[in-house]
Amino acid sequence: MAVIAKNNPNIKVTIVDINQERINAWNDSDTSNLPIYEPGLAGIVEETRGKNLFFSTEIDKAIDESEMIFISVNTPTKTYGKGKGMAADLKYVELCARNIAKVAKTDKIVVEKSTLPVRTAQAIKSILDNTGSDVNFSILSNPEFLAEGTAIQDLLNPDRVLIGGESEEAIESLASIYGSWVPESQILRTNVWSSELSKLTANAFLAQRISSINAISELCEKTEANVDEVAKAIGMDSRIGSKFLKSSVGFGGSCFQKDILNLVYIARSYNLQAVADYWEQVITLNNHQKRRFADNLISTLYNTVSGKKIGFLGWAFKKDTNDTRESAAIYVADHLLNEQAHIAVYDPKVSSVKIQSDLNYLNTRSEDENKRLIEAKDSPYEALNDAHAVAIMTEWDEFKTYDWHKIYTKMKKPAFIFDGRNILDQSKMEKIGFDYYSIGK
Ligand SMILES: NC(=O)c1ccc[n+]([C@@H]2O[C@H](COP(=O)([O-])OP(=O)(O)OC[C@H]3O[C@@H](n4cnc5c(N)ncnc54)[C@H](O)[C@@H]3O)[C@@H](O)[C@H]2O)c1
Ligand SMILES: O=c1ccn([C@@H]2O[C@H](COP(=O)(O)OP(=O)(O)O[C@H]3O[C@H](CO)[C@@H](O)[C@H](O)[C@H]3O)[C@@H](O)[C@H]2O)c(=O)[nH]1
Repeated sequence: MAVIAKNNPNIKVTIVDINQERINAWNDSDTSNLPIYEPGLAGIVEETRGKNLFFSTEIDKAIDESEMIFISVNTPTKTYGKGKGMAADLKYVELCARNIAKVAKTDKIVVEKSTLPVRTAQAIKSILDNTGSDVNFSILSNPEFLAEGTAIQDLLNPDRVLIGGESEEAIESLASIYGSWVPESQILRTNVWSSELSKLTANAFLAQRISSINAISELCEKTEANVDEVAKAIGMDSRIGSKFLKSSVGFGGSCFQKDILNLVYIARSYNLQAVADYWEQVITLNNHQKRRFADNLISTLYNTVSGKKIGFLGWAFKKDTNDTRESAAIYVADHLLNEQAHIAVYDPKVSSVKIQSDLNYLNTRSEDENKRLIEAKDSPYEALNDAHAVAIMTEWDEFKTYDWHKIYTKMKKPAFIFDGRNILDQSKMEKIGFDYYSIGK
C-alpha cells in the first residue's frame, strides 16, 4: 500500500487494522519503530504518510469512504476443527467481507490481496451479494508475490502483477493503479480462479526447488559432490534457471508451508490423492532437512549437547527481515533444547522477547525452562563466547565480516561451525582452526 501511495499521489490510501498497537507503531514519528523491518520501506512511509497514506483503526469509516478495498488480513493454517493443521483459516477474511457488507452504502471493488484457496471469491461474493441492499460489489483477485527482505524492490519492479476478475471495468480500474509504474505488458489479466490458484502454485513451485536442492544436498554429503557446484551446474541450463537453488537448513517464512499445506488440503478435498501426496513431499523434505541439521550437530558434538553452549547466529527466517515466522532456527533450537543444550542467540533485528515467544508457542516445555535454556545477546561475540559450537541459521551479510580469529580464540576447543546457510569460506575457517560443517559438502 505504501508503494501504491508513492506512485499514485492522487489516490488516498488508508490502512486499517484492528490492532491498535500496530497502527500506533505505523504512525510513530521515529520510523525505526515501524513494526516491520524492510529495506527501503521506512523512507517511503516517511515520504507519503500524512499526505496520501494514512494508518488508522477506524475501519468502518475507511470502508465507507473507499471505492476500492484490499482485504489483506492473515490467512494462517487452521489450528482447530476440520482441516486443522492443513487448511487456511478464512475467518479473518470472512469477518472483513461481513464488515464491508454491513457498512458499505456505495458500490465497491473488493480486492483479495491475502493468499486464498482457489474458489474463495465465491464465498466472499455470496456474503457481499446477500446484504439486501442494492450496493454492487465487484470482486477481484490480486495476489501478492513480494518476498520479505526485498519487498520494496519486488514491488517497484515486479515480474508481473496478476489480476483475476469478471468485471472488465473493475479489472481496468485496478490495472490503472499499477499502471502508474508497472509496464502494461507485465499486468496479467485472468479469470478469478486462475489468479487464486496461481498464487498457491507459484509458492509451491518455489518451495519445491528448495526441497529438491536440499534433497540433493544430503546425497552430496555421502558422495563428496558439492551442492553449490551442482546447483551452479544445473542452474546454467536455461530451462532450469539459477535462482532459488541455494541449499539451506530449510525454508521458513509465513507463506511456503502454509500455502503448500493449503494446496494439499484442497487437492485432497477433491479426492486427488496423488496430487496431494506429490506436493506434501516438499514439506516432508523440509522438515527432514531441519531435523537432519540438528541431528548432525548433536552427533558431531560426541552425541551429546547436554549443558553445552551453542551460539546461534540468526533467528529470522531469512536475511534483511525481522520476521521469524516458521524460521528453521525455531525448530532446530527446539530440538537442541530437548537435548538440554544452552543456546545464546544473536540476530541483528530480532528481540529476545520474540525468540522466547516463538519457542513458547511450540508448547514443548515451560516458559521458565525456555528462559533458562535460551537467551538473546546484544553482540555476536557475546553469543559465541565460550560456546562449543556456532550454528549459522540466517544468511545475514554481516556474519561474513566478523573477526572469526577472535571468535575462535574465545570458543571451547575443538571449535565447531555448523553453517546452515553455506555463507562462510570453508578453507579460511579451517585455516583458523575451526571444525567446519556446511550443507551438502
Ligand atoms: N508477508 C508476506 O510477505 C506476504 C506476501 C504475499 C502474500 N501474503 C499474504 O498476505 C496475507 C497477510 O499476510 P501478513 O504477513 O501481512 O499477515 P500479518 O498477520 O502480519 O498481518 C495481518 C494483519 O491483519 C490484521 N487483521 C486481522 N483481521 C482483521 C480485520 N477483521 N480487520 C482489520 N484488520 C485485521 C491483523 O491485526 C494483522 O495486523 C496472508 O494471506 C499472506 O499469505 C503475505
Ligand atoms: O534458494 C533459496 C531461496 C530461499 N530459501 C529460503 O526460503 C525461505 C523463503 O524465502 P523467500 O521466498 O525469499 O521469502 P518469502 O518472503 O517467504 O517469499 C515467498 O513467499 C511470499 C509469500 O507468499 C511470496 O509472495 C514470495 O513470492 C515467495 O518468494 C527462506 O527461509 C529462505 O531462506 C532457501 O533456503 N534457498
